[in-house]
Amino acid sequence: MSDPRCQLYLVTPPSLRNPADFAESLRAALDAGPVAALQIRLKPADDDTLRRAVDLLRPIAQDRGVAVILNDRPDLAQQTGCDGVHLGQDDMPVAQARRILGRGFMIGATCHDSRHLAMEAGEAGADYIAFGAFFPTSTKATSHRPDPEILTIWRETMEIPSVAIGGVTVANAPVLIEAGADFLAVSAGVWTHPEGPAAAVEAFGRLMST
Ligand SMILES: Cc1ncc(COP(=O)(O)OP(=O)(O)O)c(N)n1
Ligand SMILES: Cc1ncsc1CCOP(=O)(O)O
Repeated sequence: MSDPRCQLYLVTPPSLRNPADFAESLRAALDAGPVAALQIRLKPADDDTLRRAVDLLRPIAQDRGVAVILNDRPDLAQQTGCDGVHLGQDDMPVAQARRILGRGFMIGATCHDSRHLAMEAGEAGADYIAFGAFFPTSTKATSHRPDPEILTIWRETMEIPSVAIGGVTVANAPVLIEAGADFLAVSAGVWTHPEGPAAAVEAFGRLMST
């Protein structure tokens, strides 16, 4: 496959009513087109629930070459064989996580609409920074709404890849791709797509390869 200018980063729904059914949807989605990463983001979930979810979903993703990122929990991410962790501004600081996890572990950081936060995260050792929420979403209560231009400025001035998140759908993704996002992080836009997750991943794949 030619090097796509932007890649798909899937985020699980915030809770899994039926984990076995979700695992089936995940297989179908990952087999439908290129996906770079899967973030396991389950809120709220106790440690046992998180561990069971990682044990179920991680091999499905990793067997297909998809990196598995656990949200919020560097400790569990490392213990359960994930490839990385995503940290928010209220989670463990990136520099501390980097010291604990070492260089081989992927760390992503929420930076809302702030290039200042993104530069700080980069200096602290983040592998990617995430801007959002670009569009309204019911997946998470959000209070920041960056202009897509932040992705253009970031790409032109910084080397760390950017992830664009928040209400991203097949319909509104082109503006973020055009603006220069390296990854689009998508939850509802895939899992609740009217034609199903596999059709959504196929459609994102078409957008990202043209
Ligand atoms: C890729 C990506 N970007 C942003 C977030 C949001 O993380 P955070 O601010 O920690 O909020 P919660 O996800 O914990 O509600 C994310 N998870 N992933
Ligand atoms: C976790 C998160 N952080 C900012 S918006 C958001 C929700 C992403 O889910 P969706 O793609 O359904 O808007």
